[in-house]
Amino acid sequence: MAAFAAHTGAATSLRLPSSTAILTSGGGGRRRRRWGAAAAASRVSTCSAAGRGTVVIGLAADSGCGKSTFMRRLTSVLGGEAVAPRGGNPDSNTLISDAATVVCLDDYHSLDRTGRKEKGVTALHPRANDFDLMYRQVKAIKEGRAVEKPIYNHATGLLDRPELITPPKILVLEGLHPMYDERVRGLLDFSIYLDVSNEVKFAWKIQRDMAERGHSLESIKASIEARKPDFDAYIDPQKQHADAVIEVLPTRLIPDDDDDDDDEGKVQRVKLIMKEGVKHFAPAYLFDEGSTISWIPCGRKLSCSYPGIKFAYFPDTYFGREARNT
Ligand SMILES: Nc1ncnc2c1ncn2[C@@H]1O[C@H](COP(=O)(O)OP(=O)(O)O)[C@@H](O)[C@H]1O
Ligand SMILES: O=C(COP(=O)(O)O)[C@H](O)[C@H](O)COP(=O)(O)O
Repeated sequence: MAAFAAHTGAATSLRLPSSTAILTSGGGGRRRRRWGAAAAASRVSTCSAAGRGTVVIGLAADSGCGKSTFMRRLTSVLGGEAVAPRGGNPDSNTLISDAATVVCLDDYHSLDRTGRKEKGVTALHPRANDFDLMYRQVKAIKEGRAVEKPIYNHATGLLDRPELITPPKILVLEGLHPMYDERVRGLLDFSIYLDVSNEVKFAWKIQRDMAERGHSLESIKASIEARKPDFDAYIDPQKQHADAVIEVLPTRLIPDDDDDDDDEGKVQRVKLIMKEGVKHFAPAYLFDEGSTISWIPCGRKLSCSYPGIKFAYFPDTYFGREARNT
């Protein structure tokens, strides 16, 4: 899993204009499909599906946190360009590469946009999602059987005709709830949670939803507010189940009372937290496995009064389990 550390830059604090790439260098819409695969491929250390059936990876996060962007990068690292199913629905959310198929769990919405509006529930609420079907289909794929998976069309807000998904070497489930349902969670071989600060995720979501999904600024802001309670209740708690968590949260290096420089509000703490003892996935480390390492550059070389960047790697606990922080 060294690939994950490489993509986060392993920095624990960095200046972050809202448009800056942080988790991967390939921000962009669901349909952008070219990334620096060659550079990243050499960093992959583990993840072989050979002869083992389908390996299932779950990636959970709120809308706008960069799930699809991150997963597109990951599939290119795993090998081959990721493309939409050939000859299929142009609004399909699925991406297929040589080794992996990425399924977007929005396809398991049981209520379309109008249905959610009528029932007064958000897409984050379990009532708006069909976990029985999700479980049955992921299980079938793991057992080597193809499935007819529904498609949630983000352009129209409707549920389109299903598409065929055949068992790949690696199945990636990216979405709001890969770890919510205990049965689906039990099918995951590895799980990742993207824990991104409100400031960053809302900036990313607003520009994406206006440019690609045709939503107005007002409707996005209203939806962000409406979703907050369901995010706290159903999405955020999934991080306790994740094998790896990538945090992009406000820095702790700058005192709360300092607001002289607007820019400093954009300094973020980027952490890769990996649980110990996960089968087949060895945690990444900085320089020297097991050692606690930190590095702060010389103050005279910095243009502000705070550490411009601080790197650290140390053992820690996360929701009561041993973990390593980078
Ligand atoms: N690592 C990143 N760096 C810069 N921008 C990003 C990054 N990840 C995502 N974005 C921006 O955020 C938007 C939403 O990302 P996306 O991957 O579609 O999120 P999600 O799938 O979680 O809803 C993208 O359109 C892109 O503009
Ligand atoms: O929360 C999400 C997840 O999508 P993503 O994580 O890709 O943003 C979307 O709001 C719903 O799927 C509804 O979609 P829409 O709002 O387009 O009807």
